[in-house]
Amino acid sequence: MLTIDRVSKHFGGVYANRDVSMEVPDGELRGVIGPNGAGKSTLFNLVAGHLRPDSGSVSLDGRPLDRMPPHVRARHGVAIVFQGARLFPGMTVLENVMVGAHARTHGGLVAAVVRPPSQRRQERETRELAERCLARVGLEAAAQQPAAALPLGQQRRLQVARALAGQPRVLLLDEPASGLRAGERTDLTDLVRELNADGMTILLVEHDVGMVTSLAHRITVLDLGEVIADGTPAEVTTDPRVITAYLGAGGQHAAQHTGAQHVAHR
Ligand SMILES: Nc1ncnc2c1ncn2[C@@H]1O[C@H](COP(=O)(O)OP(=O)(O)OP(=O)(O)O)[C@@H](O)[C@H]1O
Repeated sequence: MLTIDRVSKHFGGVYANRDVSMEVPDGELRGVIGPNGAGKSTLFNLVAGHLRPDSGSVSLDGRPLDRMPPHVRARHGVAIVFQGARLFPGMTVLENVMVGAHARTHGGLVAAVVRPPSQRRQERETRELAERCLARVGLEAAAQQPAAALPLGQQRRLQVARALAGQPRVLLLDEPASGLRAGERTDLTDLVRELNADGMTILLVEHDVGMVTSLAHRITVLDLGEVIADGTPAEVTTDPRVITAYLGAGGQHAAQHTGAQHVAHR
């Protein structure tokens, strides 16, 4: 169980998160939606440890994560795929995933690249793990290609494979479908559904509300840093506060951008 307990974070005078609480049981796929600037990325960064909250606490199975830096949280099973995450373009697809595996087993990049002879066995295990992760996202045939050569949809799958190489229990996906074409989006949606069906707990931030409602067991809705709704997709997409929050976020144009039309017309 991932527990987020009354977490607050402000930047200057702006509360990016204010008393945000959430309980995500093992195996759940939780959607997190909200208009632009609602605080979704901030929340993910607080959970993954890239930001420290002003107050409140994040714990996994009752163990507080608050004092742990991101790489220690990763070892405890929390992985994040950042919005707009970058790959190492000069490395192959497989090497990119091996970096993800080393992030868990070693100091990270240096060990992954230098490969001291004493670590040969571990190197082989890491390679095998990376190959399994690539196969899991359907990229095994591309293992030796330069990462930069992949189309965007496959780059996103590679980012997921890199996160899987850390063998997480909880996977945070921040707008994984942004910029993808319809077919790529469908493939990614299927992948996220399969990972969850295999038992992975997933938190998904996505502007494509249709994608979130089709995948999530429950959805938490943020607006101006606060939780304004929490429930099943059917509950939150018919919640008047949610519809108002989307339509109020800069009018019709913003509503279209955020997918609020989808919310409003359900
Ligand atoms: N590092 C920062 N410094 C200052 N303000 C920030 C910082 N990060 C976020 N904010 C502010 O905090 C609020 C929440 O931002 P956040 O990026 O978490 O929202 P979001 O819901 O992820 O938005 P989007 O959907 O546009 O990605 C916004 O008002 C934003 O401008």
